[in-house]
Amino acid sequence: MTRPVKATVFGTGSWGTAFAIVLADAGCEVTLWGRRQEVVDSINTGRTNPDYFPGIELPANLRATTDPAEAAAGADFTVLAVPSQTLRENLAAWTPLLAPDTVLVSLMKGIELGTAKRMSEVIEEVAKVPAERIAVVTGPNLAAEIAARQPAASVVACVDEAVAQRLQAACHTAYFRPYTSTDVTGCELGGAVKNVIGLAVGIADGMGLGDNTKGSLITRGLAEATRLGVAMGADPLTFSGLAGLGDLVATCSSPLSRNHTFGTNLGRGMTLEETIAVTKQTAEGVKSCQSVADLARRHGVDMPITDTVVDIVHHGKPTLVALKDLMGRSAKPERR
Ligand SMILES: NC(=O)C1=CN([C@@H]2O[C@H](COP(=O)(O)OP(=O)(O)OC[C@H]3O[C@@H](n4cnc5c(N)ncnc54)[C@H](O)[C@@H]3O)[C@@H](O)[C@H]2O)C=CC1
Ligand SMILES: O=C(CO)COP(=O)(O)O
Repeated sequence: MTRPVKATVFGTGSWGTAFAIVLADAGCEVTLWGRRQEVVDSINTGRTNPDYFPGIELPANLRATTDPAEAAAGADFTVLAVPSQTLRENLAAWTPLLAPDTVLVSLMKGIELGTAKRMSEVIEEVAKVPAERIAVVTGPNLAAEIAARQPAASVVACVDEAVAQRLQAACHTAYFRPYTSTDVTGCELGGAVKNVIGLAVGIADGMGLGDNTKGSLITRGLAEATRLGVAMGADPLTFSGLAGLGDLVATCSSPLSRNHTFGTNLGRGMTLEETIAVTKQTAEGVKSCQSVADLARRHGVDMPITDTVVDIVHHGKPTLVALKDLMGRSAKPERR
C-alpha cells in the first residue's frame, strides 16, 4: 500500500487555506503552518479558519501547527503562501527545517522589491535547491471561490515536467483542474503583472469608466506582460493561457480581487493611506508594480500601464492626469 502524499502549507491566509483544502480534497495529508495560536486552534478544534472562510468546514485530513519544524517534517511538497515581500526572511528561517528532497511550491504572485527577483528565484537562492525542485501554482484562482469548491483550472509549472505532473496529481480534484507547464518564468510573470493590471482596471472602475476601458486595459496589459516575458525568455503562448489571460479576466472582473478592490478605492478618490487602512489582506500589486517596472527597465521593455499605476499609487499622480498622459502617448501599431 502506498502512503498518502504529505503536503505542508506555510501561511494560513486566504490562498494558503484554500489551497490546503484543495490538497486535502485531493487526498493529501496536509499540515498548515500559521503564526497565530488562535487561528491554529480554530483550525484544529473548530475545523474552520474564521478570519477567512468562516462558513467552510475544513477536511479531516488537514491540521495546523505554529511549529515550523513540525510542519516541515516529512513533507513531499512544501507550499509557500506568505506575502511575497516576506518570503526571503521567512524561508531563511524555515530552510534548515525542510524535509530532504521536498518540492518547494510557490503560490505567490509578486516580484521582490530591490532585487526584482521572481519568487522561484528567491526560493532557489535562499533554500539552495535546484530549479527542478521548485514549482509554481498560478491561474484564475480567487481563493474564496476555490474554498467554496467552485470549478476552476490552474497551472502547475516546474522546469522538470515529471515534478509538475506529481504536483498536478497531488492537487487535482473534481473542482480544481491543474494543467502542467515548464515555463516557470512566464507563469510567474503572468501572475505578478496581472495584479498590476488589476489595480489599473480597479482605478478605472472607481473613476466610473466603462467596459471599453476595461477591455482595452486587459488587452494592452496582456501585451505588456507578454513583452516582458519574451524579453526574459518566457514562451509568449503562456500569456494567452490560464496564467496570463485567464487570471487577468478573473482578477479584473471580480470584487473578490484585493488588487482590483484596492484600485477601485483609489479611483474613487481615497488616498493611498486610506486605501491601505481598509485593505485587510495582501494586495501584491501595490508593492510589485514597482518591481515589475524595475524589471521592465532592466530588460528595456516599455510598460506604460504599469508605469501609470506606479505614478498613481506611489507618486500621487492624479488619476485624470495619469489617464490623459496614458492616452496621449504617440500613436503606434498594435503589434510590433
Ligand atoms: N487570495 C487569493 O485569491 C490568491 C492569492 N494568491 C497569492 O498568494 C499569496 C498569499 O496571499 P493570500 O493568502 O491571499 O494573502 P493573505 O493576506 O490572505 O494571507 C497572508 C498570510 O501570511 C501571513 N503573513 C503576513 N505577513 C507575514 C510575515 N511577515 N511572516 C509570516 N507570515 C506572514 C498572514 O498572517 C496570513 O496568514 C500572494 O502572493 C497572493 O498574490 C494567489 C492566488 C489567489
Ligand atoms: O490571484 C488571484 C486570483 O487568481 C487573487 O487576486 P487578488 O490577489 O487581487 O485578490
